[in-house]
Amino acid sequence: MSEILPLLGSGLIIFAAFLLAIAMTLVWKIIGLLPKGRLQHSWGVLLLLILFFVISYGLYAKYSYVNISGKTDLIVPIIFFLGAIFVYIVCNLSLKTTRDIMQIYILKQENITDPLTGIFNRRYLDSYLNNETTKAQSFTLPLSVCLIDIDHFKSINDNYGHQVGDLVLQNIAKDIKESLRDSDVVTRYGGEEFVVVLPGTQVSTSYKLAERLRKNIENTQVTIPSKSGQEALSVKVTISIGVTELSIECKDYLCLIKNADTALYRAKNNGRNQVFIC
Ligand SMILES: Nc1nc2c(ncn2[C@@H]2O[C@H](COP(=O)(O)OP(=O)(O)OP(=O)(O)O)[C@@H](O)[C@H]2O)c(=O)[nH]1
Repeated sequence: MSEILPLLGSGLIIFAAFLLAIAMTLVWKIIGLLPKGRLQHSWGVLLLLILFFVISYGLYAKYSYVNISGKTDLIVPIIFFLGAIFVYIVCNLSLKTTRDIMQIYILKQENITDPLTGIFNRRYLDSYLNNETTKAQSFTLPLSVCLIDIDHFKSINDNYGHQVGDLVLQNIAKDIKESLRDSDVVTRYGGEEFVVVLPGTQVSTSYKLAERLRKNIENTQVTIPSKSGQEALSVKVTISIGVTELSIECKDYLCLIKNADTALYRAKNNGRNQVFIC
């Protein structure tokens, strides 16, 4: 019996170290699932701590072997073993929870993203603009909105096909996004229309931004990559923009969109490739 006890004690600790090593692989998977940032670093610290325990368990198993002579000497190895089981269970549950949360996050993102352009969709715009109008009114902050429409988009589809039309939409969405601040929100309103929400921005500033964007688009051609044997295609595109802002007369989402639409209608009626304010 006295010969088995040291074996049993060391065996328990080695098995516990093995469980901790498995827990480390689970933590590694969690780190891989998480977005870059503080949370990922915190799990990295935990990973190092578990590594420290694995090494300590190994050393303890080696040096305690000769010191286990009675049953009571097994208490510490048993505690080490239960500790490792606890760490393993917590890491396993954390991995499952992280997977579930990431799945929900992906579904939520899909729900508010336009699949063609990768920018926010109308569903997101509805709730975002509602919240922003309430916030702007509570704190008496300016808020403006730009409604952007690609000119004669139907003829692009008709002349080059829908696939080229789709590529033009993707390029324009990218150009709009890149020309604005991170705090401005770009959404696809529908078809070839985009809505940009500019929190904390007066209509005069938004007009200048819209004018700069219009000129950029006017001066750059959308290049459609060549198919085998064909030349790359360059498509010239212009946009019309209606700009409006929150005011005492216009204090909600519906009114902002209505006014932006009126301004856009005037820009279209006036010959397109223009920015109008309403
Ligand atoms: N390729 C492509 N076309 C789309 C998409 N959504 C809407 N369209 C097309 O966009 C076109 C919009 O045409 P119109 O509303 O007549 O507007 P327009 O030709 O741009 O004319 P103006 O706005 O008056 O300058 C239609 O031909 C739609 O089929 C899309 O996701 N992909």
